[in-house]
Amino acid sequence: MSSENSHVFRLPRPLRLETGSVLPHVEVTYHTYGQLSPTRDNVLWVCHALTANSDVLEWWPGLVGPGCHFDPSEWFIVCANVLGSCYGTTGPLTPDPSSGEAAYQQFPLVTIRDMVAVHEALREHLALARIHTLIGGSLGGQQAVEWAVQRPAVFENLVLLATSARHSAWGIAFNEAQRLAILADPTYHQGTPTGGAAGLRAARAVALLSYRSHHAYGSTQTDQDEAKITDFLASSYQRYQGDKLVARFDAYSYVALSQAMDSHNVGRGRGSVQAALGRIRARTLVLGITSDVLFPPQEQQMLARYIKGAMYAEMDSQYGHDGFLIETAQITHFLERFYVQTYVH
Ligand SMILES: CC(=O)SCCNC(=O)CCNC(=O)[C@H](O)C(C)(C)COP(=O)(O)OP(=O)(O)OC[C@H]1O[C@@H](n2cnc3c(N)ncnc32)[C@H](O)[C@@H]1OP(=O)(O)O
Ligand SMILES: N[C@@H](CCO)C(=O)O
Repeated sequence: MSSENSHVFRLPRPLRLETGSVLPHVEVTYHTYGQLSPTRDNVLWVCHALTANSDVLEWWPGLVGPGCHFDPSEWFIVCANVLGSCYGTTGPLTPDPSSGEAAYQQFPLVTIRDMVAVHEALREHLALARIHTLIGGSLGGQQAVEWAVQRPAVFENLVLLATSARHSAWGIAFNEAQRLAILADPTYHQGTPTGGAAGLRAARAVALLSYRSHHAYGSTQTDQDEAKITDFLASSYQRYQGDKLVARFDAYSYVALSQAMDSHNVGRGRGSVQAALGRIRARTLVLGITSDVLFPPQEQQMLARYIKGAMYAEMDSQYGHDGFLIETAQITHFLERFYVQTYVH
């Protein structure tokens, strides 16, 4: 992560979570890029997905950065690491200032609404009365849609990619399978910084099945040597992806964030999903991905149906769900169409 654009914000008061539990001290690590215009109307707020961080120039190249659609020479870009994660914002591995101990598996249940409460505190701290564009994919889209429901007057434009109004039974089942892998690792229960690493490795391998597609595996991981009866490319790919995540993430944050994802339901306490989405006032672009089996196009179409005046488009991709991180040329194309429709007509 680049430290040059990195900042830390301490919430001025304890954070009461949706469950009623209280986190007495919350710190948020966030990145900003570019300058706020004199009229303060050039703010892009990015909500990141499951294992990303606040350095959006690092993980969304091609969309955010010099020469990209969201160029810091034009936009004031904000991205905050989410509550429960392990990239500088308070999470399961953060030592409690009074005891010096981390909570590990005892970290309280955090919901998408709690993540949004932290974003909202940061927005107030930065005195950003209006956000020009709020964008997020996957877990990031869940935060974005929840925030747009909560604060309709704040957001001028909303861009949702490969996400949902309520986490699906299928998505929860995938997450539960991953948590079972982590909980089956005895080291997870010991509560150490590297606890649950073997479980996390298996969990990432399971998750990859929902992030890619049959076609993507077929085109990149099919062995050419037809005599092979073991040691397949697809197997080593799964192991490699597990190792890669273990090198940069921890099992406790992974469990916390996957539980937050499961909690996502904009309709909770608001009558219905439809009624909640009906509150959104932002001009909205919803982008689905043809091969996304985790957040399939039907879920994107449902968002667009119930958000007033929303534009819907589908990206043709072989990358599956992770296409929202990879298909930046298509995202740029649809963003250009969206902004032209929004501001010219
Ligand atoms: C730019 C960054 O990576 S920021 C890091 C922080 N990550 C995030 O913020 C989360 C968002 N990012 C992601 O989820 C991912 O980075 C994605 C979806 C954008 C791209 O995923 P990737 O793993 O890079 O792509 P892909 O699935 O094609 O796998 C390629 C990797 O697998 C390796 N690989 C491919 N086939 C095999 C195989 N059969 N056996 C072993 N390794 C293999 C490649 O060598 C490559 O390794 P590398 O990542 O060390 O270069
Ligand atoms: N590949 C994404 C998760 C899919 O939303 C990540 O690791 O953050």
